Amino acid sequence: MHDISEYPSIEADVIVVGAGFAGITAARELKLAGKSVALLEARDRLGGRSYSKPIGDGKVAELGCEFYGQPGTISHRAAQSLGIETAKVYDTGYRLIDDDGKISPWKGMAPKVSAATLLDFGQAALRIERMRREVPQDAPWEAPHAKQWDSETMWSWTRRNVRTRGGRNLMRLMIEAGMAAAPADVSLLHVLNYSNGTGGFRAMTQITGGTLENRFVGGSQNLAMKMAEPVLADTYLNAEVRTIKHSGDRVRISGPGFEAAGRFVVVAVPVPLAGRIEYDPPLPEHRDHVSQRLTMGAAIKYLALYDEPFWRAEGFTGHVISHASPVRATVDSCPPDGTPGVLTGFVTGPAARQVAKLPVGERRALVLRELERFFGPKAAKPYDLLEQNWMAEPYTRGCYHAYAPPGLYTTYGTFLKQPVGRIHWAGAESVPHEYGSMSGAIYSGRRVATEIVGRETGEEPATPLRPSTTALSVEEPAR
Ligand SMILES: Cc1cc2nc3c(=O)[nH]c(=O)nc-3n(C[C@H](O)[C@H](O)[C@H](O)COP(=O)(O)OP(=O)(O)OC[C@H]3O[C@@H](n4cnc5c(N)ncnc54)[C@H](O)[C@@H]3O)c2cc1C
Repeated sequence: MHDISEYPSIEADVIVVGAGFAGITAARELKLAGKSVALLEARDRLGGRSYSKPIGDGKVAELGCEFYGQPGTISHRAAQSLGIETAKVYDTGYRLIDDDGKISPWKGMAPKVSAATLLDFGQAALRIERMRREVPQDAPWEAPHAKQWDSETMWSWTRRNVRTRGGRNLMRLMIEAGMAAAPADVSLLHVLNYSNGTGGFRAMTQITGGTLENRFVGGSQNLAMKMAEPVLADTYLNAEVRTIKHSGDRVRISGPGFEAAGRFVVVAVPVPLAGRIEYDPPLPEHRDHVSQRLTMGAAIKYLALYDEPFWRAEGFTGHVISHASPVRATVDSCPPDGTPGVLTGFVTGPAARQVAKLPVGERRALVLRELERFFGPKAAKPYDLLEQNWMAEPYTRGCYHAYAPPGLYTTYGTFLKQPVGRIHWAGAESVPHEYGSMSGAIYSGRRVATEIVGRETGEEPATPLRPSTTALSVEEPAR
């Protein structure tokens, strides 16, 4: 890896902007396909939204992405092919639900809420499961009822289809904790498509059988770093791209103190940030509107570190869900050997926007008060409390991913990935497939490499490069 300050002028077949999972995969696949690449990263580290912090003894705590659901998902297969071990998230004992301040333990499939709430929510969740099955993952805008479902928000649908206050609260919680967005902001079609990528609507916030079931030993950033090994010599850090000139058969990219030129550029940054780069000539209006309308979610991730996971000894999984607390969910994020105790707290959606306005001391005190309310006095005294506010990160500006408001998918969906001249788009937000996840980002990197190789050879293959052309075993996902 190089610091861009020592390389004012770079030349390569393909310039890749952004070294998260998408950019790393694109650069790696292109290089393995025989292209010269330059991977330009604004930060002084690789991984983007995967960010693991050392906590001693070779262990890490995850400040960014952390979990994958079922074995066989794209990120899991990538890890397997690189020899990275995985571990189950601790899920033994009682979970907790905080219902308007009343904290109740629960086990099994259904949280402890009133029978009326459970029935109401259960019926609505079932309808969503049925609807999502009609949504094709690679082209949600082609669903039979796409226009109808993209014409309203998740909240307007909820108000019509969920009658009890408790049921509506659970629906709100699903979107706020699962997608870091307010249900009133998100298109129903987007929720259906997103839940296809997570293996189901209810899976969005579940550990066993859900998206929170597994983790990568050593952290997700380690996976990104290992994936980047073939392109480390082609990687430039502290390289914030500000302008992209694209005309004829060349692209010229520049940022503070450097220029890079090539035949193609891959923009692999979150879509709203891609819209802040200056393009010459300007992007067509449809592409510009995609970046104007996709909005980053809101989340602050807290990691409370304790000598031991005391909640386990007391019979709790460490998993809490709450529609009322600013801490919408907690999960046991201890390293595989169980020490130190690490409790992750997610402050998400509208709550994150409010909490972010508080001075840092007040934010921390608030989170500790909530952890104490869930788990008792021991929870109020971690030996460290790490905070990662992704909204404040200039090269991310929110998380977990960007969400689509009503109308975006059916008006502009196809433009999420459609190249503009020699500019190709990658990133977790550029694919509806496993949208917004590590897997989606990796998938997009492979897709974009295939596009470019196809253009160079005169073929335009419809499917990503076969795994046999690469060292990274990531097969095309099932449709
Ligand atoms: C708190 C949190 C929890 C999450 N949990 C999960 C999870 O459990 N499971 C899961 O699958 N996903 C999760 N996600 C989502 C997942 O992290 C992302 O979908 C995925 O990592 C995105 O990869 P990417 O390469 O598309 O984008 P990014 O990781 O955002 O990479 C983009 C890169 O571009 C760089 N960049 C930005 N602007 C410029 C510029 N102008 N010039 C040069 N470089 C630039 C950035 O620094 C960054 O490195 C989570 C995300 C967060 C933040």
